[in-house]
Parts: sequence; structure tokens; C-alpha cells
Amino acid sequence: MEIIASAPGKTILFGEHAVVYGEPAIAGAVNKRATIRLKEASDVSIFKSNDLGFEAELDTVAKRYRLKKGKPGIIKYILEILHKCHDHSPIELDLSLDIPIGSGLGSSAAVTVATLAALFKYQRKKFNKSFIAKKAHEIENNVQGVASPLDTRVSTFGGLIYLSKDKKISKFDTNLKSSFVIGYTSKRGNTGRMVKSVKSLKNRNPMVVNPIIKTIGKITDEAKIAIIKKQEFKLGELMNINQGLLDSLGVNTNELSRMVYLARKAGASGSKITGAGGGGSIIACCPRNQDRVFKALSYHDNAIKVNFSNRGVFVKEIR
Ligand SMILES: Nc1ncnc2c1ncn2[C@@H]1O[C@H](COP(=O)(O)OP(=O)(O)OP(=O)(O)O)[C@@H](O)[C@H]1O
Ligand SMILES: C[C@@](O)(CCO)CC(=O)[O-]
Ligand SMILES: [Mg+2]
Repeated sequence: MEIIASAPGKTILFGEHAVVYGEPAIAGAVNKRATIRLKEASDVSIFKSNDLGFEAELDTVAKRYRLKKGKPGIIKYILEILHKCHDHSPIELDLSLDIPIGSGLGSSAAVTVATLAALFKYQRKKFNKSFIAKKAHEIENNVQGVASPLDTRVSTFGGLIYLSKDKKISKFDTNLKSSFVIGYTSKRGNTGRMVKSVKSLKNRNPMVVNPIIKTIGKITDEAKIAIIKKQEFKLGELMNINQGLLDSLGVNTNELSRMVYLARKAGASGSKITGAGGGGSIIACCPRNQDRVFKALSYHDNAIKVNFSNRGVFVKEIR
């Protein structure tokens, strides 16, 4: 029996970091995915990724995976799943990824969601998307130390979603008139590290940082109205204010700033960091000039035109 599972990456329009402290957020699944192929192995469990150049094998005595090739990185999420959810019976697992890693596009969430779906299907477990989203959030939390359910919910359910303060999801109509461009640098971010740095800033300056977190939540609620009313220029203006507050939380970098201002100069109605920051990506709202913004960002860095994908995780037995 061979199982294939796939889950989309994501981009956050509003609310990153504030969502960790219970504020709402808006994020969309993007047309970049993580795919897991899983089948029975002969005698020892191995998993590999030709895309990422790593291979690991289960040490049957220590019951731990030993890395034979490549660096740990994103496979920490898969290892955590195999450690917590698998009985160590021999399996062969292969990861392919067309989401740039550490770029704020939810590679960790997509890999986690796709791996859980493939493993539960292989184990003939009864599960639904809500169960996958819940377990995936637990795995991201365990690996990163702190994680909101945002990334893993978007990767599981797909679409463009509003995550409320009480963690309820509501979906927007994804054929927004606006189009979006994502710019990403080769300088990777690390979500766990950035979330911890905001947490310590907040602990040192609660009277200053708490109102900033709350204001980001208010911006997200204003943006929800602007999306529903298709007010693209208002959306861009709110992105710019959100960017200023992310800068104040210390998650901005020179490279991200350069792309933010380049996108605005090329005609975006607004632009901001998307994801954890500290590297990774920016998102630009382009009611007009999408090609000009795409070209401007592609000149020094990398850029993708974003179509929100309604397709969340999917899993099937292929033979
Ligand atoms: N070249 C690489 N190969 C494998 N793993 C990597 C590589 N570069 C970074 N990693 C690891 O991949 C993980 C990326 O997860 P992280 O959550 O930081 O990024 P992301 O999910 O892509 O972005 P975000 O969470 O902001 O949307 C980190 O644990 C990082 O250590
Ligand atoms: C920075 C953050 O808000 C989004 C990372 O993509 C962390 C999280 O929500 O877990
Ligand atoms: Mg992540």
C-alpha cells in the first residue's frame, strides 16, 4: 500500500505574532505545497527527501532516527510526528516540497499536516481535518516551543481565512479583485526563534508591547471589513500600519524592509512582512501594477504571484 498526502503553504495577510497572544489573524493557503509519499519498508524505517538532500534511518535499539545525510532542520517536525504517532514499524517516507523553507510561507505547517494525514491514512485511523489541524498544532508547538494554530489550520483547511480570538475559522470568498505578490529573500527566518524574541520583548516591556499586540488585532478586524467590502487601497494602508508595528516588535530586517519599500514604489497599495520575519518574505497588495511589483521584487530577490488555494490537505491510497 502506498499513500500520498499533500498540504499547501500559507501566507499571513494580517496578525502574525499577535495571533500567538490570542489576537485574530487573516491568512491564505497558497499554490505551493508539501507532498509526502509513505509505504511499507522491508525491515528498517527510513525517510528521505531528494528535494532537501536528507536521509534518516530508525535506530531500532535506541528507537531514534539517525540522520545519514543532510541537516536536521525541517525534518524535526516529521521526527516529532514519528516519535509521537507511529509504532516504529518499518515505513519508507519521502518528502517533496515546492515551498521555500524558513520563508514565512508555512513550510513547517505544510510538512506537518501532510505527514500526519499520510501516517493516519496508512494506519487506517479514523480522522477528519479538525483532528489533523489539532494534532498538527500540537506538533508545531512541541518543536517550536510556541505556535498559534494559524499556520496549521490554513494548511489543513485551505482557502483565505479569518481566525477569530476564540480560534474559530471563517472563510472569505477567495476571488478577491486584488492580487498579491510575495517577495522572499534567500535569508531564511526561524519561526521558533522569532516568536521567542517577541515573547521576551513583551515580558521586558509589557506596558508598551501589549498595546501594540492589541492594535495589530484591531488592524486585522479592520482588514476583515476591507476584504469583505473589497476596499483594496484600505487593505494596503492597513498592511503598511501593520508593518510599522511588526518593525517595533523587532522582526524586521534590512532585506525585508528593502522589499517592502520596493513593492510600494512599484505601485503596491501596501506591503508588509508575512510570517515570522527575521528573514523570509513580504506580501504586497496589488489592486493594480501586479506585474510591475513582481518584476521589481524579482530583480534582487525572488517573487511569486499568489493565488489563494481553496484546496487544503488531501490524502489518498495510490496502490
Ligand atoms: N535548508 C533547510 N533544510 C532543511 N530544513 C531547514 C532548512 N532551512 C531551515 N530549515 C528548518 O526548517 C524549519 C522552517 O520552519 P519555520 O517555521 O521556521 O519556517 P516556515 O514554516 O517556512 O515559515 P513560517 O513558519 O514563518 O511560515 C526550521 O526548523 C528551520 O530550522
Ligand atoms: C509568527 C507566527 O504568528 C506565524 C508564523 O508563520 C507564529 C504562529 O502563529 O505560530
Ligand atoms: Mg513554520
